[in-house]
Amino acid sequence: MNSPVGAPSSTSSSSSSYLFRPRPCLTYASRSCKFPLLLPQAVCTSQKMHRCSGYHVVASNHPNPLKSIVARCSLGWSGSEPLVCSQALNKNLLPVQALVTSTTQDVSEMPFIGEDKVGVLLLNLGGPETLEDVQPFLFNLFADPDIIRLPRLFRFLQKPLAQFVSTVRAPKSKEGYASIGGGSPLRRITDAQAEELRKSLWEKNVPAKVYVGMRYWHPFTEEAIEHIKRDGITKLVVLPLYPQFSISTSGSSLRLLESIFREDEYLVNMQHTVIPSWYQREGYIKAMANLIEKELKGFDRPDEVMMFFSAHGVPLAYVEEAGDPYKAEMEECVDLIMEELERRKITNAYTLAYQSRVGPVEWLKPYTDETIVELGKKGVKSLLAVPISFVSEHIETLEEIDVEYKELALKSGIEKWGRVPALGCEPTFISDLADAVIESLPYVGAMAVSNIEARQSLVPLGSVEELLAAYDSQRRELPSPVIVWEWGWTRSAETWNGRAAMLAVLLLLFLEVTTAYQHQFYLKDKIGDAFMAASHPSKSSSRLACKL
Ligand SMILES: C=CC1=C(C)c2cc3[nH]c(cc4nc(cc5[nH]c(cc1n2)c(C)c5CCC(=O)O)C(CCC(=O)O)=C4C)c(C)c3C=C
Ligand SMILES: [Fe+2]
Repeated sequence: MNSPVGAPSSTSSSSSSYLFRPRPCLTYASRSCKFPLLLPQAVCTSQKMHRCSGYHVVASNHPNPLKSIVARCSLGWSGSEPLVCSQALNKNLLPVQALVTSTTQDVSEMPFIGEDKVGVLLLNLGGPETLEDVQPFLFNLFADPDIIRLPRLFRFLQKPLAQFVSTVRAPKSKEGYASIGGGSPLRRITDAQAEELRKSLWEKNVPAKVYVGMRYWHPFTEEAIEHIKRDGITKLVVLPLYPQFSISTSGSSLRLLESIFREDEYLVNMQHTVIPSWYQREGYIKAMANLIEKELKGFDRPDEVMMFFSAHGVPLAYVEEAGDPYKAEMEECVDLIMEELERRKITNAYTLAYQSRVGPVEWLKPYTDETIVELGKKGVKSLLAVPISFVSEHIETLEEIDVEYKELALKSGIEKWGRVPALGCEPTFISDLADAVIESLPYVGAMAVSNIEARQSLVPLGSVEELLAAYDSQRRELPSPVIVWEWGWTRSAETWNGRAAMLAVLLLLFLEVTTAYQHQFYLKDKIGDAFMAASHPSKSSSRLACKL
């Protein structure tokens, strides 16, 4: 496997928790579990476990706090199904002596049950911590075949292309990161979320260690995996920190994880499950509605405020040609939040648009900047921006929304501007993530995707391999890059011999650089661009869509 640029040779700590406490009443599928029928029927599901609440053993006062014993099954579920898995449950019940309530955070001192150690791996994008990190961070991002998708024939050009595009883009990106304090806050926030998640799991009697694995910067996913191995984790819940699934985000991280798992004997045998998206969870929806409700109250006339959901975009071809569920999930997510708000008698007008496009291809529409201008023209006076695709503050909330779009809105006639903060460590949200992890535990090691009960679950589950296999089975190749990059070549390029392909891509590089410099010199002010695009729709919008 290729290491990303900037990856350390030795590992640094990427875990946020050093706490291990066995989980009462939890049973798992065995490593040899090959068929879904072992789950959840034979395994104690969350609902069934709730019924264990009669089993509440407390045996404390041991001089060694680590030997204090508390076994309880009141894990916070509200299911009403009877406990039907007594055989499996009894077989797998934790020995009472093994259950510990000490709050010490030193994992080395914490006993655990048999070989079972539970870990949660949070996957995220990562961001440059200093301005020097920006170009290598961008290189890692553009070297990702799920970000710049080249047909197989052109794959050998992925890295040279990444080098080129990252170098061209770095000055503009650096400006952005400089304006938000010289680096991305993503690592700090994700670490804090991991720590809060760990605490929440602890409070729900589920001791697990929580790790952070970033896709493009420290702590890299590879580093997190090293920690997971070193800690001897045997059961792993993989939780991408993106509410909605996209090929370019969760998909990319899972693909990397799959390749790491495939190459490592320890990991191949480690049981795991994945929660690929969780935007539909009640706790998340409620947490978002809480934030929106609170922010609306800051306006003089809350009911006149237009709610503006702004999601990070993806190239249109991802959705239309590669089958990315991102757009559908995003729309459903907004609907669910609006339904929740309606239940609270908040019935404001709202709209959804897509921001942060990169490169000269068409991205999901409507574009945020153009929509803001249009709303201004239509006489909208108050706008509340709701970032919807990401749960941390980052460059695109702190700079793009708070500075660029706000300025654009005020220029466009909007008088009152507000922005909903990212969820960060909001307690309802963190508690819901913890519940998602807990609900997924019975599926660890199971082939849950093909399991009816799992499919109906609010937590979609499955192993990395299964998820990717399911996705790949429906996946269609994107058109050749000449079409992706819209320069009018034909698909038959794919049948050319290597030399001709090389020539075509070199030509693309040339055009790319020409376009990039054109934009640097003539289209520097993105606000002005968007304003122009809206006021002169006859001008090419694809040119204005280009951030490079
Ligand atoms: C759901 C969220 C995101 C999607 C979808 C996504 C797709 C996507 N992004 C790029 C290119 C860039 N993204 C950059 C930063 C960035 N992207 C996201 C989230 C999603 N990206 C976040 C949270 C961040 C910020 C991280 C931080 O440092 O705070 C950047 C770098 C910043 C910049 O130069 O603008 C690029 C470039 C593509 C091409 C893409 C889909 C194909
Ligand atoms: Fe991005």
